[in-house]
Amino acid sequence: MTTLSTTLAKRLEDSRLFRQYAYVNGKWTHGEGGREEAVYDPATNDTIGHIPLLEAAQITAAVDAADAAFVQWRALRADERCERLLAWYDLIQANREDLATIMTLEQGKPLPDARGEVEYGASFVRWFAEEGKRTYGETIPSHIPNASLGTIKEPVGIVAMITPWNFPLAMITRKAAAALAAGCPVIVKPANETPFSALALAELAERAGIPAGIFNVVLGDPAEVSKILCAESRIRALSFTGSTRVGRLLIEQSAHTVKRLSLELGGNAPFIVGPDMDPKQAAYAAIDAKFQTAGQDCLAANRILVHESIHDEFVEQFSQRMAALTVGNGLHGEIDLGPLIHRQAVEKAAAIVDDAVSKGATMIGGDQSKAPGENFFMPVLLTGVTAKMKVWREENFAPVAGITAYSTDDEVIEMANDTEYGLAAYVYTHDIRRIWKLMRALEYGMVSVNSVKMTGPPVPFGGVKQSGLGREGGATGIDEYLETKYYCLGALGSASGS
Ligand SMILES: NC(=O)c1ccc[n+]([C@@H]2O[C@H](COP(=O)([O-])OP(=O)(O)OC[C@H]3O[C@@H](n4cnc5c(N)ncnc54)[C@H](O)[C@@H]3O)[C@@H](O)[C@H]2O)c1
Ligand SMILES: N[C@@H](CC=O)C(=O)O
Repeated sequence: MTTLSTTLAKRLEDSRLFRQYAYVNGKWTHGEGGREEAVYDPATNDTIGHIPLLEAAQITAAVDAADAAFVQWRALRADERCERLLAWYDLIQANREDLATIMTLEQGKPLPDARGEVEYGASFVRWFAEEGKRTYGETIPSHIPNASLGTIKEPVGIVAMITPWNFPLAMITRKAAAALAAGCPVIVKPANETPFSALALAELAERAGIPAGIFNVVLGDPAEVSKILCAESRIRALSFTGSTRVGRLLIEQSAHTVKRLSLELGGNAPFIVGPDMDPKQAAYAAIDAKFQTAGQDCLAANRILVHESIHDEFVEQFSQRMAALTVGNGLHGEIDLGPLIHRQAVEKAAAIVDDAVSKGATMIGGDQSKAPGENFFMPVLLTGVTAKMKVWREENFAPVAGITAYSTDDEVIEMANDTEYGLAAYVYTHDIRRIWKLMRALEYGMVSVNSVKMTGPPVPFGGVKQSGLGREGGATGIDEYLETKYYCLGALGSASGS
């Protein structure tokens, strides 16, 4: 294995965006115990660089720094915080190309998708910079004589953020921009697979004038760091994006300090196609909804449920289109699918396909002898999937799509809801009665009708059931980081009481 650090730094217009340290209290920090971990390019398995694994005392030092910095950050006027966030937004946009290169190298997604994620991530910073100016309280008609009642919104306090590797930049900004705008300091623990995007964001936050101690990036053994963050009573809120398995652990670990929790967890999206749809149009949409980020997307359309009258034609169109997808290194040329994050993800995908085939599914595509490297997985369509198969029950997080036919709306609603997850569902039909019926009956936090794209800063993103708690983005996304303080101003003499 070769070390790419020097090559990567040379590839960037601004090599200072590539940092191999943690960022605590405005300083680039080594691990005091000398422990470190390599970070790999999933397309080649080359080492991109190394990160320090911080010791427990260093994590606590990050909390001390955030605690000290909180006083001044919360005291700024909202428009002053807005100015800094807009400066951060401008810097992210100005450095889009470098940020995308770093992301493709550590995550593997095709460069155009990485550029798209940088824009997407930046859009949350601009949105929340403005929303911070609108954290209104309310006036309450008083039931107490001579009193005035109302509420004000205050920052919740220090927020810990634990984020995944599939969207290494946007999953940070969607949380951090909201918390910063609300007046909270943040401590981010990114996934160890993709730390460099987070560290580049820290460099840009510093340049934007976000003070020391307000935006920290800690690195370490994930279980070790998370335990410390959860046990710390000065950390008042924990915002996590990742698997339902780890989300459950964090709920347990945060119980002792009774933290405010925002959890964006796994998904297992159904993609429902009505009998009135053009099979080709619907199949192409399903391809987009399934294979972005090589299927490693919480919104990936895993279970495609097609009306029996158009099922065969849909499968034909889907298969042809899938066969034309290009798989390769995201840095090179026009690529549709990059690698999976590591070898274990490839093994998990293969096991899910084997399980389905052994239980009667038919496999289309998926000739793994054509995979351009050991972390790549050629896309697979499984037809005739049933609820007994892993491809139905588990979030596969790979380019593996399962299809089955249904005959009635009631049947497809039952199929779609037959999962512990409830993040997003897609519905393709032009029949307004069917749209309404499905939209109301689907047990999902988000339902997208005739559109693959559903996310962005103005919308409340989040799931029901075991897909999570709370919403990110939108007008309510900032509430995750605000407390409502009720006040009663009594004995006001002549106050009317109303
Ligand atoms: N709902 C959403 O908005 C959304 C968005 C992106 C990803 N996701 C979900 O994220 C998952 C994929 O990401 P992932 O593999 O990085 O998830 P993951 O749960 O394995 O890891 C997420 C984060 O938790 C940390 N972590 C891992 N093990 C831990 C432990 N034992 N204790 C504490 N922290 C630990 C990781 O280092 C990482 O920072 C999928 O389930 C996907 O659906 C959800
Ligand atoms: N695609 C999602 C991230 C899920 O993995 C988003 O847009 O937020």
